[in-house]
Amino acid sequence: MTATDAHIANQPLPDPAPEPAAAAQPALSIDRISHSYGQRRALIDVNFTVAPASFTALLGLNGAGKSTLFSLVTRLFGIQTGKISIFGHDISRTPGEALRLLGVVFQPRTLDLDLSLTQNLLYHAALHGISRREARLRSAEVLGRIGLADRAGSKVRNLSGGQMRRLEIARALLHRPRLLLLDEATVGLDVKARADILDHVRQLVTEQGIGVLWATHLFDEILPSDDLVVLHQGKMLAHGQVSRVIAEAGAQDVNTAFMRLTGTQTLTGRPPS
Ligand SMILES: Nc1ncnc2c1ncn2[C@@H]1O[C@H](COP(=O)(O)OP(=O)(O)OP(=O)(O)O)[C@@H](O)[C@H]1O
Repeated sequence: MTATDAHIANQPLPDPAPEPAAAAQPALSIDRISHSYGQRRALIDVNFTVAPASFTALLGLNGAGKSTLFSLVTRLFGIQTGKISIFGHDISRTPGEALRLLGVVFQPRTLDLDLSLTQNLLYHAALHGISRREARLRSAEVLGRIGLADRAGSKVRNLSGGQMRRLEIARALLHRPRLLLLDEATVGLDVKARADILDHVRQLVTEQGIGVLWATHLFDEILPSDDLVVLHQGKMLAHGQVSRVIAEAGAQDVNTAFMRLTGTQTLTGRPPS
């Protein structure tokens, strides 16, 4: 555990308790979703859930359909076929209630580099209708939690890649969502920063009960106890606890299971065992 992680772990928890009815629902329900760009089918009958307080890895190579799925959950694209719910709230019928419970970290950086850390957070808080006073309190709190309190007034441009990602995650949590989507959140980071970000997100699951959907193409980011969705060419090929998916594929590790399920070479280029 790094000093920053210890700092994070020692912070008081926020107040993210969902309504009782919502607590019994899956954090995210993807119900028979299909999506096409013209003739190109990007998602074909995809069906899975993410439980509250769970870490679900969405594993797929480039073009698998991960970003398309995220664009549907965040309502960037309209749903063509199927239904998506967040804690039981249908995102098409009751988008306000659904999106209130959702935080998102997109693959491209979306921070304003020339604003300070606090300014970036206050801007996001204003978009969510959080009062200025409350936003200042929450910004100070989250900056403390990610170990960047002393950088509050610095320009974001001066942060490292890993620090920027931590800030983006903190920003995504500012309105206290119960479900967090992260799209290839560790791309471009060094090994240490990648591990720190993963540790941080896993702590959000275990300590705050947040449901996480973590899109990745990196096998080494996945633990046997995680839930796993394998997406390939728009189709969901497996869903379940990683250890079960591995066993059902008759494999010894995620890498080999993925290769057997998809019939592809893995990104590592290692031959099948
Ligand atoms: N705006 C678009 N117009 C046409 N086709 C698209 C569009 N966006 C994605 N696609 C296609 O849809 C399929 C799924 O793409 P998507 O970006 O969702 O996959 P991905 O798993 O996120 O891949 P990556 O990791 O490379 O972003 C691909 O065949 C892609 O070429």
